[in-house]
Order: sequence, then C-alpha cells, then structure tokens
Amino acid sequence: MQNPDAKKQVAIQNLTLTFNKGKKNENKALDNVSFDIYEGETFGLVGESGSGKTTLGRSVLKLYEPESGSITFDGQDITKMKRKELGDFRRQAQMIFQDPQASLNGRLTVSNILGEGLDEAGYPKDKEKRRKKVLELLQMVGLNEDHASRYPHEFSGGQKQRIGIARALAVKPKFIIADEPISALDVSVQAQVVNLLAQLQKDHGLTYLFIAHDLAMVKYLSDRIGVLHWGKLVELGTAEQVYNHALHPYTKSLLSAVPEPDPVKEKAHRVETYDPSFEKDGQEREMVEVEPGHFVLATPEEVVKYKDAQR
Ligand SMILES: Nc1ncnc2c1ncn2[C@@H]1O[C@H](COP(=O)(O)OP(=O)(O)OP(=O)(O)O)[C@@H](O)[C@H]1O
Repeated sequence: MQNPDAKKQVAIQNLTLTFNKGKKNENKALDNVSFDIYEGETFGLVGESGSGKTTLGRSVLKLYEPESGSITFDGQDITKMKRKELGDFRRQAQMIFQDPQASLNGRLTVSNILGEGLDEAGYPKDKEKRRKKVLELLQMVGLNEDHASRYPHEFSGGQKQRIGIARALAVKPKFIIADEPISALDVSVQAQVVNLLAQLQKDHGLTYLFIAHDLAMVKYLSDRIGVLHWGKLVELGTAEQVYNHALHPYTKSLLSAVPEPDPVKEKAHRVETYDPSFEKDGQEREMVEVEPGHFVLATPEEVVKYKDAQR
C-alpha cells in the first residue's frame, strides 16, 4: 500500500498530445491530463480502447514528445533531459507489454534475452556471475534454471509474460509501466501474474503505472485509479473511492459494462450505457476535489450534485 510519506516519483502536468496536428485526421489523444504517481504505489489507469492510455504510457517514457505540459521523474523534467540523464532514466523506467510474444526476441534464448537487460544495466560480463544473476531473475518470476536455454515460443502465455517481467527487472528499474499486462492471458493465469507483480513490488519497492481497459483488472493491485475518456482524465481517487463511490457517469458506465469477449459488442454496450451529453453542452469542466483525494471532471453545478449525492 501507499506510504503516506511517499514522495512523488512521476508528476504529469497538463499533458496534451495531438497526433497529425493540422491534418484532416488530427486526433487529440491526450487533453490536459494531470496526475502524480508516488514512490511505491500502483497507479491504475483505465479507459476504453482509444482513450489514450498507451499514448500516456509512451509519453511518460519519452517515446512521444508532448505538445504541451510537463512530465517529471524524481523531480527532473524528462523533456529537458540530456543524453546521459536520459540513459539513466530509461534504465530506471521500464515497460511490460500486453503481448509478451511480440515484445520478446524470438531468436534469442531466455538467458540471452535477460542478458540484454543486464547489458543495459551495465552488469559485469563475468560468465559465472551472469549465470547466477539470470537464475536469480528467473526465480524472482517463478521460473527456474531449466528455462534459461529455451526460446520464447516454447513457453505458455503466462510464462512468456513472466519472462517479459524478468527482462524488465534485469535493468533494475524503480518504475514500471505495465500496459495491459494481463489482458491477453487466460483468466486462470491473470491472477497469478497480478500476484507476482504485487510480490515484486513488495520485495523491490517498485512503483507501477498499471494500464487496463477494465476497472476489475486494476482493482486488486491499485492504490489509486485514474479514468481516461477521449484523452481526458475524468475521475481520480483511491481504488476504493473510484470502485465503490464512482461519481463521473463514464466511470459508472465502465463499472456497469458487462464483460464481453467480443470488443465490438463491448464497445456497443458501453456507448449504450454512457450518456456523453456532459461533453456536448460546451461548458468548461475542470478536475475538482469532491472529497479528500477524490477528483472528478465537472462543472460547478455538477460538483454540487456529486456532493449532495454523497451525503
Ligand atoms: N502513432 C499514432 N499516430 C496517430 N494516431 C495514434 C497513434 N497512436 C495512437 N493514436 C490514436 O490516439 C488515440 C489514443 O490511442 P491509444 O493507443 O493511446 O489508446 P489506448 O487507450 O491505449 O487504446 P488501446 O486499449 O486500444 O491500446 C486513438 O484514437 C488512436 O487511434
């Protein structure tokens, strides 16, 4: 759980990013998004497909340049980092992907995949030391020495994801962005990977930005949750506040959406249940703290309504 004295590790302020700016297919993927992530916490970021979650994750890793706004990591503005600082930052911040098959180099053995991470971390070349370190990494993710000489295609989906996690850990990061790390896995395996991530966080004091399209997926791991809708952060609070006392109509629609394996049907269901009129009245909305730590994107009138509803 989040330590009340924890310091801010990532601070995102007024982040805006538009793809294809000035062109016909201009797309504001992130619109004035602000939130902080504290050291040692898990921040769950949820929203439907296309809401901007991956764009935000990639921006935090400086894989995209924001149009405006700032992102700091341990107090340093990542947009202003020079080559050396950027190298250090890239080691401290790692990503785990949705599709472990695609993110692992299929031509390398597990040992060599982890070796790449050790190279990035500047780990000594000594063969015996490396063998031991690879074994340690495998054990950290519930695998063993027998797995070291095998290739990614020889593993199940859950095991591949464990290798992806070990690859990220090889670099000794402080902060991990997990972009839908369990969405592609069988339901029976999802809980195992979530438990592994929780254990690793406990053992190594990691900070997570955990991205998912479904609130249920982030519920168990997250200290706080942010909800993205069409590039805007519409609600932010503790997992308890967002899950049990959702205020914004979009969050409520996410909570009521019936899990549906077919993404087209899933989308149709959500469009039906969510009334987007709040965005069509042309009124300005801003993030307002309705109760301590619980923010919602709202007009002053809506804030009064939300406060009344809580009484
Ligand atoms: N490189 C890109 N060029 C142009 N548009 C992009 C690019 N990447 C994403 N987009 C658009 O930006 C919006 C946000 O996409 P993003 O991938 O961040 O959403 P997401 O919430 O992660 O969705 P998903 O769950 O499907 O990954 C979408 O409308 C998407 O089509």
